[in-house]
Amino acid sequence: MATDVHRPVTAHAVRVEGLTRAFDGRAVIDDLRLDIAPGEFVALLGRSGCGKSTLLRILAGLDRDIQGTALVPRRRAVAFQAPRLMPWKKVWRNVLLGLPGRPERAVAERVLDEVGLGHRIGAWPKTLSGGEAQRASLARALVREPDLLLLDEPFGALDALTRIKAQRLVGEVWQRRGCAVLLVTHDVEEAVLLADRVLVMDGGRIAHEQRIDLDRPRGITDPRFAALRAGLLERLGVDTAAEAS
Ligand SMILES: Nc1ncnc2c1ncn2[C@@H]1O[C@H](COP(=O)(O)OP(=O)(O)OP(=O)(O)O)[C@@H](O)[C@H]1O
Repeated sequence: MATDVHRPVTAHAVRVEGLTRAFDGRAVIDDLRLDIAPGEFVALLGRSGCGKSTLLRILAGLDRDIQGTALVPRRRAVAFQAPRLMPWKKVWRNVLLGLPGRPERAVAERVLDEVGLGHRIGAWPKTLSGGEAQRASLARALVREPDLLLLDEPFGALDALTRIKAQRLVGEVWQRRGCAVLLVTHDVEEAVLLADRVLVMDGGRIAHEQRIDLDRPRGITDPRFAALRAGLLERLGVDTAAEAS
């Protein structure tokens, strides 16, 4: 029987059990189990098409055609690779979009300041740079004061420098807010840089998990960082021998 329960949990930020999602009779997610603790930062890796975004959409409540259980907090928010801003609304109105009541501009201002975008509060989305648009998208998620922040490759389209800044920002926001984060990424380095735990999805399940017990801030020059990165690359089936030679 299909169950679809989205209700607040306290001991876990996410509790998923026996989760299955099929498209046209093919199970993309297959009896998946996953727990995320409150305040935990989890990164999700896996080859293209393995079902990462599908899982994220289910946790966001955007896909309810599932079997099994997916328990998530009521306060959750999602940001995607594409910032998805409404072009006919100024930045601050985009941030407040969909919030209940009639929140004031000052509410948007606070959260835009938090992501370093306070100076663009009255701008039109089309005038923002890629990094700025991604910050606006993050602000729109944060204004919901989520207990669970779901990020689907939020830095994927950014250039290298902007990406590093955005990664740092997410790390800071997470430490300040104390919300749980599930970050879908293709970037192993990013996962080891930010997460408490890195999951590798394969065959519709969490096939491997790696705890990252490194102090923060983390540096790629730390030999333990390199070892963790190499181990995860191997799990993903990437041949690292070429890099070493
Ligand atoms: N609405 C849909 N209808 C049919 N098939 C779908 C649908 N959504 C996803 N799929 C299929 O499910 C599989 C998993 O897709 P998903 O987007 O979750 O993968 P992903 O791991 O996020 O991939 P990527 O890393 O490339 O973004 C793919 O084969 C995809 O074609």
